[in-house]
Amino acid sequence: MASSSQETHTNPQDDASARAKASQDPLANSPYEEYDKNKMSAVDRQYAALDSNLPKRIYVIGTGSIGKLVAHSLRGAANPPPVTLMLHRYSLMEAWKKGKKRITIRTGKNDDWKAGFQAELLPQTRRQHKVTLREGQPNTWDLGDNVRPHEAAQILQEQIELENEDTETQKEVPMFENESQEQSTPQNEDISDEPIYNLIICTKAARTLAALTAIRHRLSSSSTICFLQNGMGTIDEINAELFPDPETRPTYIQGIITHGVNVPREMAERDPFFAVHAGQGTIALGILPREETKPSSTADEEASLAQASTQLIHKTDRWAPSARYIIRTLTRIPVLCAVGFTPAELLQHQLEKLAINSILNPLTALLDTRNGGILYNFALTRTMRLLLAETSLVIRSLPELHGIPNVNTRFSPERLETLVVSVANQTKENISSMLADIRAGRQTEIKYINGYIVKRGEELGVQCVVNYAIMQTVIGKALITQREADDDVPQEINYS
Ligand SMILES: CC(C)(CO)[C@@H](O)C(=O)[O-]
Repeated sequence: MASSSQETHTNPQDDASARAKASQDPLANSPYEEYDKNKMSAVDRQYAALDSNLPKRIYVIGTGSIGKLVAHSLRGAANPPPVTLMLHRYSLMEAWKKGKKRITIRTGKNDDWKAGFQAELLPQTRRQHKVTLREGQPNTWDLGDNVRPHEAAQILQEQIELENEDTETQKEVPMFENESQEQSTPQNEDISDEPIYNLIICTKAARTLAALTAIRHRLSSSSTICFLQNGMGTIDEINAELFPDPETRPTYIQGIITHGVNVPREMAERDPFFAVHAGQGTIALGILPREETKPSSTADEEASLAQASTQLIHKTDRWAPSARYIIRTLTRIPVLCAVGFTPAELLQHQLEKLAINSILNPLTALLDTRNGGILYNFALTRTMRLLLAETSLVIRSLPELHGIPNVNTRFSPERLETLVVSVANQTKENISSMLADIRAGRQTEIKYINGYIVKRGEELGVQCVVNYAIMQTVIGKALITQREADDDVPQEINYS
């Protein structure tokens, strides 16, 4: 169980507590710095022994199908690492506590359960007009009718900053006169404030910023976040909102997962910690290089440029120990079939997956059909080709792919179409993740799929009107489903 903490009022945007924690950072004197001093090569560093003081606990956010498979696999490894599940809802925490505290994965006819997890509740935060509000804090509507929401958000932000300046008094001074001073909820004992070094994120792209905002104060430059999710653009968003300083942000690992995992509807209600591993896939992993240090525009610019380029060479092959630990742990678990790639190769895999998802996901979601439903239908092939013409042009124009051989052929519209058709064929019986989201009334990942293509197109002067139109239609469809669900009349009423 998570350690009890009364310090849940810390502003997630505030680096102070992270800095304080960093001073007790177990990695501060790690051999990592020694490797640098000894000028070890990238390959030597990659295979060097890991520091035995390295914190081993791996936190997993997201207990959807992929999160369950990954957490279960981690505990199934030989000499398994300690694993903490970070649950995003009280009801899930309740279900965990009342249940057997284990994750079950069905493969074929075999049900295999793993136990030994810790569970924590993610602090419940919500963002309004870029201000992060914790559970119990008033929101922008509580300030009354005469204050416009963005002004209310500004007032709340100032109040939060004032409160954080004096953490001693923050528990005694209520923000509003009529507000209860008791901010804690019965579940506070489930929330921890321990630093997090190894984090795997398996939530939907659209939920990632909110989830990380809630634990921002527990992450530092010694942490590694491994993203296992569809879509692109989440990391840019997180950097802009949570880690604007490249020097102090965590290391990122990007993963592309092709395992087929689902949760049958009847089981979802009976056991939220059950999933079916229906299709054996792989995980492609790559550590994102840390950003270049900008030379200061002071006196000796040439010297600082030379220094910056040495730092860059040094940094791009410099892996945080926690990143090496996560990669090593995931790649030693046979069932996950995880493999490490160079950043350039991983980026190309990501873009291929993005192109496939940009067709299969919106079309299946809008037409309410299984993946195979879009095949052998020339009207849909025409739509697919219009979308792929834009997507191919955007990808082939991306500056980050410049100089990489074969990009024009690899991302030609014809090759992308072949990829889409072959994945639709291989997964013809599957319900795409976007269709599942729409049917369940959940937010979709469309902004991180077709929306990412539109955004990168805008930067490059390529207008992606077809991708834009399809994105807006999916957003509209999600709204219709959500409204229908809100109006829904319950069919079964239990009067007992
Ligand atoms: C490839 C894909 C569309 C197959 O269902 C999958 O990535 C999904 O469902 O998002």
